[in-house]
Amino acid sequence: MAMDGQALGPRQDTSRQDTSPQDAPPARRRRVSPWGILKPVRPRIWLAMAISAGSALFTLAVMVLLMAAVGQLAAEPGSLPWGLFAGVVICTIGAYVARLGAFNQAHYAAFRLERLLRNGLAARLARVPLGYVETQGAGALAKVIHDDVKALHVFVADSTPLYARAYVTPVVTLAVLLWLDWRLALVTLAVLGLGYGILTRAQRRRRDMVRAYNAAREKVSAAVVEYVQAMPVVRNFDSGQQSFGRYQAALDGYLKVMLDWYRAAGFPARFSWLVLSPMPTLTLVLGAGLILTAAGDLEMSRWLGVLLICTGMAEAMMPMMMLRHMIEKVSLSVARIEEVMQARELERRADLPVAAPEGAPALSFEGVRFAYGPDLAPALRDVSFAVAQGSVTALVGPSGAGKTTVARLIPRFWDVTAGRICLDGTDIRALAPDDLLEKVAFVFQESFLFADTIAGNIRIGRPDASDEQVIAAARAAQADGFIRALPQGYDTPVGERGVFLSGGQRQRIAIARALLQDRPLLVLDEATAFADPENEAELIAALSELMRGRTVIMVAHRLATIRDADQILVFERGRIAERGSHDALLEAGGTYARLWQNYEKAQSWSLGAARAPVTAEVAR
Ligand SMILES: Nc1ncnc2c1ncn2[C@@H]1O[C@H](COP(=O)(O)OP(=O)(O)OP(=O)(O)O)[C@@H](O)[C@H]1O
Repeated sequence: MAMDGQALGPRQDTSRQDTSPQDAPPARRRRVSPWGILKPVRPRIWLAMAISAGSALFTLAVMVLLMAAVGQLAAEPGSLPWGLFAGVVICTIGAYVARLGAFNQAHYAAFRLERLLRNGLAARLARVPLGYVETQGAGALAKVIHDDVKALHVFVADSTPLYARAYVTPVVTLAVLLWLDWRLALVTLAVLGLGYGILTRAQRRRRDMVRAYNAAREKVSAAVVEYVQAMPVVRNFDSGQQSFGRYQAALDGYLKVMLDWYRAAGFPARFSWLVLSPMPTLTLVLGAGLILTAAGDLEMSRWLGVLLICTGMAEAMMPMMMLRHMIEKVSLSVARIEEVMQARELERRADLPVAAPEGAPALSFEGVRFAYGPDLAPALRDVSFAVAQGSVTALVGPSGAGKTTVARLIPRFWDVTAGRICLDGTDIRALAPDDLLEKVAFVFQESFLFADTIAGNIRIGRPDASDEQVIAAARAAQADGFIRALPQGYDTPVGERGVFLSGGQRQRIAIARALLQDRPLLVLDEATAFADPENEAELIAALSELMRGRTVIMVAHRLATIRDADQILVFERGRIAERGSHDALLEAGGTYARLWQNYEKAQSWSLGAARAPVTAEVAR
């Protein structure tokens, strides 16, 4: 994971809040009503709804005016009802314009909401502990910012005008029907009731089904992503068998959920659609109207009026069903967005003293214990050490011993479970996050470069740096040579995440960036891990330049890079097993001496030397 101090973002309010790595995603997301999150754009949504309701009223008015016009024509065939016709035209235009207006307002609200949410999420991510971002995964967070916000956009833009129509149309239609003829209104209502009853029955297990459907769909997405992302590994190692098997199993699960759903709800749902379609209502109203007109109990024009609008109620049910489905869908997105919005921010602990004792070490770990989760074994236990100003401390030890954890606790990826970490004698939790980052520069295994120019990427460390300062930093980082050889020199774009540069080159840009930041404490975590042999010497020279005069904590696998460290801390299973200088530790003949021997052996390996025993082994 690559990091820059700036990514932690703006200054915080000061109030006590611990950060802990237990902010993992909940196993099952609660369903959240989307209305709360729409608050900032609610007035516009109300407006869109009101205009949409107006459009529904205009549409009904058209029907009523038509009915009146036909009635007048039947009563006085010689005179055309121009006024009513004009009313029909005006109301038709009104309905159209209102519909367009509602659509526009809903879209304005949707765009505004999208921007607000994306900004809000980005700002929140800039303030949460980096460990939260790491736990959630960059992909999942990007999906929230992109897909879930988009889902809300679609909901606001398309559904909110529908809402008004879905409620206003049936109520007003029923009122008009009752006014026209209560008996035919009851016939219409009976058909509607029947259709609704069947539909409700069909949707009885809907909630469980939707849940199963969403879970199955998420499994398929995860399997697809794994299958595609792991393609190089898949091709090399399992010719697709295992990962394709997982993908296939996810697809089978999805198919089963769909078939179960279809079997359980398919027929009643289709039958209810049939009942709610215009034909049954029209047939019954036609029949009943015929009987009533024949008995001289119903005016022709009223009958016509009922025929014109009776299907409107059933039609209005359709958007309601659609809306229910949309709300269910969008509520999952809202839950995910709210989860990120409510992620705890990295805060300053106001209850801890800021006053530093005289002569305190540059950095100290005091009885630090840390676990990644309440149920997980501690990754660090009782770790205490002090780092003097201007000295170099190296962290070594077997894989999983806790070295990276130590490096990441310093910028507060997580907060300690017990004990404390101090910078110049002050608990790091007492410092404002920005002040903490002012003091520490980090160079991690792989450095993140933005899709900017090389100069832009170096300047991220200090935006006001002059061109001369940028060049001086690049020169010290042994990067000036390769940068000048690029077609546009310092103005060369580095591509998305710096893809146009090699790992070692990216790392030297990151070192130039850290040089420009000029912070007193430097944390290096496997900073040479991705250097190719050609780059390694230059990278080490760049690091030496960066380390000059600074207090350094470095995690290193290549023991040669730490030989001259003032202090070497050897970690084993989360504890410091040994400490001392290179020579003293070698003499002690413990873990470090063993690691060093292994390291030297590894250095003297060559493929030629290795091939003989391997071949012999295989031949046996
Ligand atoms: N994000 C995490 N969530 C849960 N456990 C973790 C996490 N990161 C590390 N661990 C665990 O914490 C322990 C210490 O890991 P750490 O990465 O600090 O070791 P390390 O000495 O740096 O190893 P390596 O040399 O392989 O990088 C390990 O047991 C590891 O499995």
